[in-house]
Amino acid sequence: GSGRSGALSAPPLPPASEGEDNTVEKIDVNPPKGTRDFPPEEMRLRNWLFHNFREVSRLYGFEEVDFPVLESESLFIRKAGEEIRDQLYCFEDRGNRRVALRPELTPSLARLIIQKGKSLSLPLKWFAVGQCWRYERMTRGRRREHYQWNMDIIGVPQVTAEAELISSMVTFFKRIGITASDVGFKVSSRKVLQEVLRLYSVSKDSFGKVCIIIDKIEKIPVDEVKKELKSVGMSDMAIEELLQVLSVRSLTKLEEILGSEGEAIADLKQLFSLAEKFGYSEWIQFDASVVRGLAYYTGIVFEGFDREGKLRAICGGGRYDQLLSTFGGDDIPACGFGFGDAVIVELLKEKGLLPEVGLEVENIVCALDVDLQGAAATVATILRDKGQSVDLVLESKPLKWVFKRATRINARRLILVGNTEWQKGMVGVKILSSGEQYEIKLDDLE
Ligand SMILES: OCc1cccc(Br)n1
Repeated sequence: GSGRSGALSAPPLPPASEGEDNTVEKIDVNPPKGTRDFPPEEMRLRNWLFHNFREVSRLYGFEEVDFPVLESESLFIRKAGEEIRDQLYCFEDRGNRRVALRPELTPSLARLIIQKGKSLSLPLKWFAVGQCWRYERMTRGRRREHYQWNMDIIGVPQVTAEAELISSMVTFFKRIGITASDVGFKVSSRKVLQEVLRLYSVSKDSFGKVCIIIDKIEKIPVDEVKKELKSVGMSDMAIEELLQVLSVRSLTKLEEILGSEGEAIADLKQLFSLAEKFGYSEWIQFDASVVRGLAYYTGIVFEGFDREGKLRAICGGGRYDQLLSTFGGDDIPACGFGFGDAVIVELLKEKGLLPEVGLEVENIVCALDVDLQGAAATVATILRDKGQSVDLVLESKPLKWVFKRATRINARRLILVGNTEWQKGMVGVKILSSGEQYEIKLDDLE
């Protein structure tokens, strides 16, 4: 090897103090940097969130799909200067293949559609909830993984598809108690940019790069943005005009600048009219500065934001009509969005809308002495076969312990299996909320 081994290829350090029998005084019990465990309480909140993602997808007639979290690195290699590319969680596997943990789901969706080819009847309405990764130098201490809900409509060129997708996100927000005064959607179209850049004969292949630079407009100083725009070949005049157009917040104003003939205006007018019909006009606003940070968008783009301006974008997406053809597939129109699991939880905390998702068990079943453990198992099975949840006490424990556990697991009732009752084919029942107590024949237990 070459002298000093680089940090990435250094052999793993042996555990702290390895005993003869491979024991260590204690492993590092934390999950890898930037990743999370989901112990029961956190998992209940995650399941509640994903259940709402899935319910909305069902309401809109979408079918669930998924893909490997590991993909060929080449699926995500785009040369537009995207952050998602700079932070790709990529490596060489043991077969010397360049692979990556997916940073987003859309390229995998495109890959699967091309793979399925003619066997798919369009339009497709597919959704996925998947873990996505990035490798960020921990200098910023941010997360390296999150879960994203994606909804995509494939094969519909009309703006009705984008209108449907925004409607689904509005439905999601309403389901969890978020209103139009909490959250809005900034909506624009990259065709606005296209029409401006064409005026200044900026080449098509720098279009993606220009979008990525503009997406940083609120994150880096405007002089830095101008410098980067210059470096992709834009003239000072073009840059000034572009920044001017990006500050437009009304469609009427935009029409004055671009004229009424372009596709951008037509698409946006149709979208705002459809929003009226869907009943979510109060949720959306035109904002020419929205471009989103992914290079492949080609038309309408949108992002959900918190009106207090405290948080990062909640969700976002748009039309990507060229993605499939850039992967060698047919020229199939597509649009979709991504909705992460992090910002939405921060928003719910801000709004005091986090749900109280406690553990709910119907029954706790306990044998009153050790030779009735089998009888208790029989009772548990009878209840479970009736679809009732049972926490079966698996060791002989004092009643005090059983009551404590019953309270912790929020059991509705305690089923006691005792000798005298069991001889009569009966069990004791205690309703824990009221304290009501009675005996009942096993057959009558429901
Ligand atoms: O939003 C960009 C992104 C991609 C992958 C993982 C995480 Br955390 N964040």
